[in-house]
Amino acid sequence: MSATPHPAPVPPSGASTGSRAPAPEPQPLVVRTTRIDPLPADLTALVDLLPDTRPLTWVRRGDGLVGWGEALRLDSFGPGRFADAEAAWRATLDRAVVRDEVRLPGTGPVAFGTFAFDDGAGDHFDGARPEGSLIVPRVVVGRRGDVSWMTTVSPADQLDAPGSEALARTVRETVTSPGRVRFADGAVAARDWPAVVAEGVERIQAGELDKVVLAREVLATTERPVDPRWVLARLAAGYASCWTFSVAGMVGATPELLVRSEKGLVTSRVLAGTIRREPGMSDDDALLHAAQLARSSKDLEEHEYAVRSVARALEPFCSSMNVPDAPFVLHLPNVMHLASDVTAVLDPATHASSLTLAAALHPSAAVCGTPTTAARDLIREIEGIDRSRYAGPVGWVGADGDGEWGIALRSAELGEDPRHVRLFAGCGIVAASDPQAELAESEAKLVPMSWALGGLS
Ligand SMILES: C=C(O[C@@H]1C=C(C(=O)O)C=C[C@H]1O)C(=O)O
Repeated sequence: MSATPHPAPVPPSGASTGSRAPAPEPQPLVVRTTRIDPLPADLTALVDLLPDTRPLTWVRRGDGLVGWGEALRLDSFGPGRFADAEAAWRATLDRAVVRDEVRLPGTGPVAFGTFAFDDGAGDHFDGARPEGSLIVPRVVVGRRGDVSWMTTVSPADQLDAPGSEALARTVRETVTSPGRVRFADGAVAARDWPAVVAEGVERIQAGELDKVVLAREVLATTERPVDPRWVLARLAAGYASCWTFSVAGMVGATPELLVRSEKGLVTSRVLAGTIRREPGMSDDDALLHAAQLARSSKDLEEHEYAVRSVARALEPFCSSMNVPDAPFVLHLPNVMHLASDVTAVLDPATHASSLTLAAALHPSAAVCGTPTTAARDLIREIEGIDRSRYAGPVGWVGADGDGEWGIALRSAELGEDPRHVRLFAGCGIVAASDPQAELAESEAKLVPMSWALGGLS
């Protein structure tokens, strides 16, 4: 399955970055943001606005951003994918003409982005598929509490001025359900996956590394083409405390925030250590399970590696940092996680954007392992699937560099054939991991996406 870019509708909009294709000079973008009538405090109010089947989305608890159309797309390749994307974004902004009447995070020029897990140096690199994409939509609608806004972007200001009337005039294609869904094994069958995990455990016990995160894929085939808006509405309503995202065919609802950078304050929500939540489990039982998770030395060890990797990566960019002494338990409908919110003050002298921070943080021990290089090598050697953009950064960046980047977990990649979807789930493996228990954990992590497709009731 590939992440082939869709052609942008307005020339010359398809700028490519990276060494293999020098970026053509982009046309100046004309960007206007205006307040609109407040959107209702409804979990799906934003995603319900999306007019077509190529939605851009970053939504949590009814707040966030949705976008459509493609004013500009910046694809990047290989190990330089973050730096090249950032340089192209800055060059675009240098030439942009901006009128922002709202001035909140997410107003003015915004690019949605999705980046591959691997830097392309391994065997999976196919040389054609971009490992990074930043997309500047033609229209963005945002909501932050009582304030809602609309931004229009055009190389030549051919669009209507933004505003509630312009939004009301947007023609929306009907959202259709994917119909019946069939699930099948991916490159590694479910019954063979415990052996992969067992190999990981063995290598850890042999002292090669401390932790590795191993993932598997499941292939879904649907009766009708998947309309990502169908999936997004279900995820936004069913997993309200997660960040529901959609960028260039990568969709999901992640509970893990790689980094938010807003007005000098940096936040990262680190997750590692998981326990399944059985369907129908009572609140009392859930609390018992939570207490068990909070005491599990295996999960605490896994968590500690992840928190340390985040703190270490943020340190060079921050003047102060708060790392909680102990994690809290994050309750989700399908699983509970050990979670830590790391907060820090950005050192202004570094001029680091949210994308720079995401690049520095990726891959954290929560999705790769410890030490990073040994874990990444082992993933390449034994995992047997192409992660593509699963477990990579997904989110948005604004004109001042502030933005939010999640880790693309509880996610799926929509195929070029819109009836084919790849679902992903992975588990942190340490010396004490039990392969069959990890298989059950991976099944629980697949629930949000299979449910959103309609494959589970
Ligand atoms: C790798 C995934 O999740 C990660 C692994 C976790 C774990 O092993 O406990 C928990 C949260 C995430 O950091 C995934 O959902 O695919």
